[in-house]
Amino acid sequence: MVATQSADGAGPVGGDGPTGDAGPVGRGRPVGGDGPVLADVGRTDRALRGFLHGLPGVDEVGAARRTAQLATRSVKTTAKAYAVDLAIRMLDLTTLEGADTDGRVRSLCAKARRPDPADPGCPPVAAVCVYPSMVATAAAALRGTDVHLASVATAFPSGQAPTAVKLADTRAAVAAGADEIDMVISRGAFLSGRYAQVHDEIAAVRRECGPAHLKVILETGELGSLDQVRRASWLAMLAGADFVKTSTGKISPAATTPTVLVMLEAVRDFRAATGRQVGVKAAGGIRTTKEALRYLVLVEETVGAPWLSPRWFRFGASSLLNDLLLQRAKLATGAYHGPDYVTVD
Ligand SMILES: O=C[C@H](O)COP(=O)(O)O
Repeated sequence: MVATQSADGAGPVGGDGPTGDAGPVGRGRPVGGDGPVLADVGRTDRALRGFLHGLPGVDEVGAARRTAQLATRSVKTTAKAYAVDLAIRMLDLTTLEGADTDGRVRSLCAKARRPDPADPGCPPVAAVCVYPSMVATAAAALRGTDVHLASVATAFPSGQAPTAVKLADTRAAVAAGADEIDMVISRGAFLSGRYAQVHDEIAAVRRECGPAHLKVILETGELGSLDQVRRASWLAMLAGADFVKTSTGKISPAATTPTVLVMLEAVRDFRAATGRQVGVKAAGGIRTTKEALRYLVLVEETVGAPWLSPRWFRFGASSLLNDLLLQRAKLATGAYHGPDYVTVD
């Protein structure tokens, strides 16, 4: 658990957390009360629209206020050291550049396995995340370790390709050794209300993944509202997503705390309705320890301990690790190391 303190130093805050606060979105109605029953949700555009548009609306002002309040919490000393290590263990260390080379991917994998070669106590990251063409190289570099290998697929980042191409992309990444697939949804289809198309494509990619976990990237910065983020989260979960993920990191805005709050509430409510737990990945634009700790506080206060592990919450980031390592060294030694303490990515 990440022990937090309010900014006024009032001491550890238990929080109103997962059981005490329904949050800006509220809970329950989609699956009980006056709302449609989850088991009866059909898979046609009409049925899915009826369900998704029957979800309670998100109070955008309430979401902003809630996340701003939580951002005032400070995480101190031993709790901070624990939280920094947890953030490292939750990290999908990512390189998704056209200029990626086998050498760069091998260096990234070495860093993923031993983020701080000077400190054997520093934990490895959760996963390395690369393009499908780099999976074989990363698989060889990670062999014999517990570091997972994620690959973006389905014509990342735009998703603008026929479904058959997306399935082939997924198949190739899994065959080359990826045990996690990060797919993008077809945002054009979603925004046009072609929900069955989006659902069926996710379900087909899920089948293609076999034992690999599927993270479904909503690209929340293109969805236009938190109501849409909530609908896209439910659609992905109904189609079989193992994780819902905010962003590709290729467009702005990427991850934001109000967006992740809405997604956390969605996975919480989905578990209450179905008994199935789905993870959340905050990705894109997260560069500092301070930002990462804000997300951990948000997880703790929204869904609590069941999600506070790398199995259920991830950060997708290309440059966050260096700042986590600098902060980790500062907590251990009391002094900041120079920038040459970490590798330049
Ligand atoms: O999935 C992870 C993102 O692509 C990384 O985005 P970033 O480069 O802004 O950290």
